[in-house]
Amino acid sequence: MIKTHKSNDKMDQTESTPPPAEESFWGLGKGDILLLMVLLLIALWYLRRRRNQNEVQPERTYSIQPTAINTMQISENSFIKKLKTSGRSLVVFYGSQTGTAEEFAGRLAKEGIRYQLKGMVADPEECDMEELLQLKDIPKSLAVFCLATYGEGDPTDNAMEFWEWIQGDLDLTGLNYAVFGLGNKTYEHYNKVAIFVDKRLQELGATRVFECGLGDDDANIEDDFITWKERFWPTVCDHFNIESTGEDVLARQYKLVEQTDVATDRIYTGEVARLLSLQNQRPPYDAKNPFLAPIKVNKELHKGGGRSCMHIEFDIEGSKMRYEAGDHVAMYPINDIELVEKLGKLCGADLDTVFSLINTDLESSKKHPFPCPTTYRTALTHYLEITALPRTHILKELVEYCSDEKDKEFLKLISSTSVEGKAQYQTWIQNACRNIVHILEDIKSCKPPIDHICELLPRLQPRYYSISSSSKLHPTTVHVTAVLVQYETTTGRTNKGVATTYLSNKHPIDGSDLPRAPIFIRKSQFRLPTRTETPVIMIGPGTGLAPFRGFIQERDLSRKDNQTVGDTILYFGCRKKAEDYIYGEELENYVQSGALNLRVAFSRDQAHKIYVTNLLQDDAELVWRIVGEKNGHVYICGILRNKRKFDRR
Ligand SMILES: Cc1cc2nc3c(=O)[nH]c(=O)nc-3n(C[C@H](O)[C@H](O)[C@H](O)COP(=O)(O)O)c2cc1C
Repeated sequence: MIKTHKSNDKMDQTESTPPPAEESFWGLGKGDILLLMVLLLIALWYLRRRRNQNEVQPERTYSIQPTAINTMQISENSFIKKLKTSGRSLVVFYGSQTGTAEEFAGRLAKEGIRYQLKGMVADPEECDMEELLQLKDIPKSLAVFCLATYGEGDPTDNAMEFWEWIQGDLDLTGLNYAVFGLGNKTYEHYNKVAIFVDKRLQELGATRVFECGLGDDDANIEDDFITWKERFWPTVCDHFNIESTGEDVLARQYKLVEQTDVATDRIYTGEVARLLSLQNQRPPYDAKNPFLAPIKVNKELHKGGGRSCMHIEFDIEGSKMRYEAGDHVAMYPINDIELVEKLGKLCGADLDTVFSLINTDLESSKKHPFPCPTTYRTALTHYLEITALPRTHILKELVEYCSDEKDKEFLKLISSTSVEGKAQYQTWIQNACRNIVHILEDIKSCKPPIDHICELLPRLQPRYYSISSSSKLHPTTVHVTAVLVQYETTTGRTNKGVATTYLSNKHPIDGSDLPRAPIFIRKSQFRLPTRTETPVIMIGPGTGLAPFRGFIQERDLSRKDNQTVGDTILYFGCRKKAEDYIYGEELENYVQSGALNLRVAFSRDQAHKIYVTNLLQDDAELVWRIVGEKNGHVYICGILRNKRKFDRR
């Protein structure tokens, strides 16, 4: 910003050198003055027009509710003020990257009312967290933190500042708090953020009202959460000497407004945030403003075996997006059109109706669950996870839409925290992989209105892929290697992965415009050693090879550039050489040129199955030499035993 400002200053000085003001004014003829006045009027008209244009950006959607709008447009980061003005005492902060912690926070805040603790959800990034020091001034106040852990035990982006702040020397005496962590046991730093925050808040003098809950996304995080919640509320009641009203909280969070008079160019058609951002593309590109990248290549890598693995090349020329080997590319997919149509039918909806869902909580910073106004078709296609397995709170909300008592009872059971209910949820939803469409197909008397479904379903998240190219070799393209996700469920249905199905339908066709997909780059910590001499061992079975393809390309370039490059060893595994040996030729060329030491296990090409882990055992001496003696780096990416995912060094 400073740079731009400076260059403008410079331009002003060099390009206009007017004579002293008085002289120039009195030296003008009438014609000149007239011309100046016309120019002035044009400038005023232009400025006014620009101001009006700015005003009709997304906020225009609020014009349906003028009184509410004025309050909502005030940008407030004082959560204390919001709590006080709305008579609330419970604030639930979330640290979330892909929405689960945010969803859990929303559920807790909503349930508070049942215990006479009116709650609100807050994003720590949008709040002045220093105000936590003042929370104790509100009677019976409680701060709950739902925090996910990422990477090497790091907080999410939106919790980073809060994370740094609580490391400082603070006095939080009088603050009542509880923490629920979201993590995954297959990671080394399981739930590190929640565990640390819980401990640190206590060290700073705050009062822990209830023990820290830990959710494991590798098992059943919904179960962990509801089990924790079940004990959390009674303890909170004891602590504050309050009682539960005993009723379930099923109040709607959003008000439906169907709109017939919205100009077409004011209706969101899949933009992530800014209206028309996909038509009028403007860098910088990021999660809120993805780049609509042309797909130059989409080719099949498997030669047989019935599965499909795609090699995709996104063209990023002119986007100003940069990446390094090891980074991720995120893509916003759209849902299967057929599934959208089915859901519309099951809810008896006209999918082309234009509508807005408007938050009834005027203090909330989230005005709509997704960009509004839009059509139900767009919402179900672009904005909502219709293939996710619904959590228990959604099932609970469906009860009231069943006309058959048996269906009501069944939904009540599987959304309950009873042992039988949890077991049924596990079998009927999780093991059978039933999404909202399957549930409505199988519980025939359940006919929820489409707008309530739109309120309940989580927001469709971008899908992340390891970039499988090096920007040094391919500066204007980003490569992705993705296996098409498709499987049969126990109910005989075929479930399809949202993003890979979307990509599988995007093939460049000669003579036509290239297909496009909205993408952005996410930086990662998965990096080659800074010194090329350092040897590396990469373990990447299947598509776990993806980031290593970029690494190998990069080290090969360094070699060609006459730099000293340490051993580059790849352990790769797949089923059969003739079927799913992805990038086989490429890898063997690197071996030929001396750039790569390739160790490959074709598990099904012989009677005894062989995996990369067997190769590693056989190579124990080599591995020790690289790691123990040469201080080499070991990288693992992909799925090893027990479907456990590793993506870290
Ligand atoms: C790339 C990635 C890295 C992760 N790193 C960790 C980790 O270090 N420790 C951990 O306990 N969980 C880790 N997780 C699991 C997430 O914390 C967990 O899935 C959580 O439910 C996500 O919450 P969110 O949807 O609110 O972002 C990781 C997940 C991903 C996708």
